[in-house]
Amino acid sequence: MDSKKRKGGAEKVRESKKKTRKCVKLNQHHSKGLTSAAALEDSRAVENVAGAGGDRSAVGAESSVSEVVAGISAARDPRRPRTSAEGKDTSDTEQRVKIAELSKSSVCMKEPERVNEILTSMRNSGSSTLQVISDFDMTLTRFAYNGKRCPTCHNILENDKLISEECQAELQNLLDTYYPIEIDCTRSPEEKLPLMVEWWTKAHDLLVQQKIKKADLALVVRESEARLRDGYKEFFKHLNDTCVPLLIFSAGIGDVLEEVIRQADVFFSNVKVVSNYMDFDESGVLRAFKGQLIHIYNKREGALLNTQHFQELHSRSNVLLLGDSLGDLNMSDGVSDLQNILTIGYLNDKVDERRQSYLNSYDVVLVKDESMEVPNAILRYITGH
Ligand SMILES: Nc1ccn([C@@H]2O[C@H](COP(=O)(O)O)[C@@H](O)[C@H]2O)c(=O)n1
Repeated sequence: MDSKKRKGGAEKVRESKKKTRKCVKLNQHHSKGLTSAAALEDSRAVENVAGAGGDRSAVGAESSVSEVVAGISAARDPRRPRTSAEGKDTSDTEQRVKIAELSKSSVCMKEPERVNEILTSMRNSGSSTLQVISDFDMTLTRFAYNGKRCPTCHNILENDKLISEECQAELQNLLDTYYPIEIDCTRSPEEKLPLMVEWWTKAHDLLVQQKIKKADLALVVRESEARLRDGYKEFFKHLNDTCVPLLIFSAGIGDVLEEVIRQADVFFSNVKVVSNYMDFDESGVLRAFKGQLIHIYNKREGALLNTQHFQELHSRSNVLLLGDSLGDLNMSDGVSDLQNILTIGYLNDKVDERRQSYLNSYDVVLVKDESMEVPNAILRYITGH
């Protein structure tokens, strides 16, 4: 590394420390003793929720299916405390929320009044009480570009030449078998859960057999067709500038995910990732996956295991949640002292069949919308910037 690059790195570290100090100061100003930004920076050495070297058995497989399903339905339960604005008869809840982007044709809301109330309450509380929790694949990344499907974290590896042709065919076969099940709204979560565990487990076993090298990941991501949604820069930058923590909770592959956001220059110190991380041997060759498997139907268990993160953010009782599957609604299950939650769901595929269940589950549904325009507008509104 030349001296110019070293200087750049040191400058970056200084800037990041300055930023952390600013966030800590801001947070202390707004709330008692909160140092979430610093805590986040410390916890940046990411691993999945169960930690390195833990049991690889699936969380969902260990919990009863009914617990998982209870989790999913709890997220949809109208009695769940979702807004502190409820029950207040103040005129501020009657204010009209002026967010032009909510009139886009891709936006659907079952209860716009309720969205209005939640947004007003979250704005009144200010950005120091906000945290954002987001899924990654097909939520922060695009579902399609120029009519072609974009890859998930898994697909980025699966498509690449570092996997043998035979293995690629097997992985494709798994995708063709299990993806239709993932998005099939005629099947219950109970029915789908063991099949999802089967998919992830088989795919990870195949990837491990391929002796993937850690050193190859950066190039694989660079050469891939992975694409963050339009407006992603504003999204990440805005959260960083306003010191709002972002938890990316993904059933994808953490090492690949991190590389995607690092190469996009948005892996700021306010970002924490919980995902499936690869375990490399001393020569940098993939030998296993770390910790407990995260798949789309055990995010509740993952969230509940992640209590330390949520405790550090205990004064951030307002949550903006972004997802693309109903299981993503459980990502906030470990949040302590939840006051308000606004959920935004990207409905990318099988739109007609799934529209109603998404409307029943998410506050704001974005139908075939490849951009971050709406979340960005909502963030600007809540943070007042
Ligand atoms: N072998 C696999 C397994 C899963 N997927 C997709 O990954 C997505 C999970 O990631 P999130 O960031 O959305 O939690 C999920 O939607 C699966 O379709 C895959 O492509 N290959």
